[in-house]
Amino acid sequence: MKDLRNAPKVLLHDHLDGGLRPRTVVELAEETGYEGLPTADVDELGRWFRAAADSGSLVSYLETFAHTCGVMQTEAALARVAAECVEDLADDGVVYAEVRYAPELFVERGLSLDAVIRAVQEGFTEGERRAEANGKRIRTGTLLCAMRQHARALEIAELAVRYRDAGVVGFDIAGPEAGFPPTRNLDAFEYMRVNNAHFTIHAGEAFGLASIWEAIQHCGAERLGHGVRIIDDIKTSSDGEVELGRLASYVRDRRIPLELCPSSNVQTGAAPSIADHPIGLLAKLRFRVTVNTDNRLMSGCSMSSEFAALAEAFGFGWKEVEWFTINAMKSAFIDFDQRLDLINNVIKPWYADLR
Ligand SMILES: O=c1[nH]cnc2c1ncn2[C@H]1C[C@H](O)[C@@H](CO)O1
Ligand SMILES: [Zn+2]
Repeated sequence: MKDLRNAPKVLLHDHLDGGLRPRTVVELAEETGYEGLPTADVDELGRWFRAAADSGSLVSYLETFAHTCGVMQTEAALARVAAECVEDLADDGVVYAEVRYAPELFVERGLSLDAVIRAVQEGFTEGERRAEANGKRIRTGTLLCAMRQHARALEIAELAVRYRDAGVVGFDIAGPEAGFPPTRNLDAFEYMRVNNAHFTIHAGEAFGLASIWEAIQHCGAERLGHGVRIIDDIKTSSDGEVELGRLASYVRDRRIPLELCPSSNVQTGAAPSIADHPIGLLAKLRFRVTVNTDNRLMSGCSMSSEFAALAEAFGFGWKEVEWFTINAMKSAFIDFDQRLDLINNVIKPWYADLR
């Protein structure tokens, strides 16, 4: 699978504040006067993020975001990070990406939420333009996150709807899972639903089935951010027979997309290793599985590197890469005709040419 970087890929779960280039973190710290970085050496900083995030706990993993958010408190910084994000994804062969971030984390120096959103959108547009100049076509959609530990979800959901014609395609809640069940934000999810707007929920990562069940049955999540712990509702007996519990069946029957992020799951302790990641079984059972990066800086990964690692662990080939890619495109929050266009005119022809 030498050509993985050129293969068209679709990414649904990638955090803007988890994907900065280490060099950009150092340069923005210098420019904006952020003094908290553990080191100003670019290579060392890249290693520091990966090691610090490799903690086995979601809460410690999340602590590393203080530094990325710390250097993203101006409009220029936000626009730069957003443009580079799109450039890097396009360079890795991503043709459609939904990139998420929490606007409320970027108001420490007085920016309004609206200014944050406008600066990021400007950056995404600039990134698409640079990619095109470089011969790469990529489309980006934005997901606005609310942080579970704050109480601003309704306000953020309102912004997601207000900016729906300016590039925002959906809403999410992120942050620590244990102690912050998704039902705390029911008003925000209801607001999204009555406005016919889309949302996903981080669930089933640091916490188990109860969180997934609430996200789907009480909140109405269309997709699950991670959702990897759905494996706890699947029993494999010693003779290899597999039995799905009612929640796992529901998730599979309703084709609820799982935004799986293998490297991130290993770092936060949600999976023991890539080789033992539930993605192998979930794919075999034909759940609507998608492959994602989560945080490219903290995991030192890309879509290509995630696919390469999965190919090695599970023997996946081009057939599976195409299947994951079409699964993701089907599950995107853009209009049906646009999803179909990318599937039929970009993704399928490329993989068909391989055969
Ligand atoms: O894997 C994750 N689970 C929960 N929250 C996360 C994860 N990765 C990043 N975040 C948080 C940290 C970021 O500051 C926030 C918005 O992108 O989302
Ligand atoms: Zn995430």
